[in-house]
Amino acid sequence: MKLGRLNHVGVATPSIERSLETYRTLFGAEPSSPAFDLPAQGVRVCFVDAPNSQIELIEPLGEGSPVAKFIEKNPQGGQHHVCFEVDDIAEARAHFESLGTRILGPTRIGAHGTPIFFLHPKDMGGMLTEIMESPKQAH
Ligand SMILES: CC[C@@H](C(=O)O)C(=O)SCCNC(=O)CCNC(=O)[C@H](O)C(C)(C)COP(=O)(O)OP(=O)(O)OC[C@H]1O[C@@H](n2cnc3c(N)ncnc32)[C@H](O)[C@@H]1OP(=O)(O)O
Ligand SMILES: [Co+2]
Repeated sequence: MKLGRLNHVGVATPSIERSLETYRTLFGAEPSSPAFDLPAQGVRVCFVDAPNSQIELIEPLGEGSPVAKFIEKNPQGGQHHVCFEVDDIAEARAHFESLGTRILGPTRIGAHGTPIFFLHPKDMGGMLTEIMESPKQAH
């Protein structure tokens, strides 16, 4: 399994609107498209494009959001996860399983419409890590 490009850095925020205001004021940056809800993931999402990657702003959505506890502990928000692309999600999952790396939940469809899963931060040096099938592989 080969490590692919850094697709995005996930940034948890109590308010996407307030975070966008910060990117606008400090960098003159606009979101690549309007914010949208992903109820199945328990988050509201908005992307800001950088030349080589994206910032994924995520706000808690609904009961039991996976971001809720993070925001409780970090009321201003902060860096939440990094996301690396892989060519083949099933191969990547089998690879991490064979190494005993803890995988958080099932493989599901992420914000880019391709399959994703998460590796436990305790097995990644304290960094919650999303593994995402590269959009060019999806059919
Ligand atoms: C937009 C859709 C999608 C995409 O396509 O890009 C996304 O990115 S969705 C992003 C949100 N979804 C997820 O995060 C799913 C995976 N996350 C989880 O399963 C859980 O949030 C978690 C990582 C297992 C944390 O569990 P939780 O119950 O929320 O918190 P705890 O406080 O019990 O955490 C246990 C332990 O882990 C540390 N931790 C928690 N979050 C992070 C983090 N983001 N980065 C690093 N470490 C983290 C936490 O500090 C605890 O450590 P100890 O206190 O030492 O036990
Ligand atoms: Co993400």
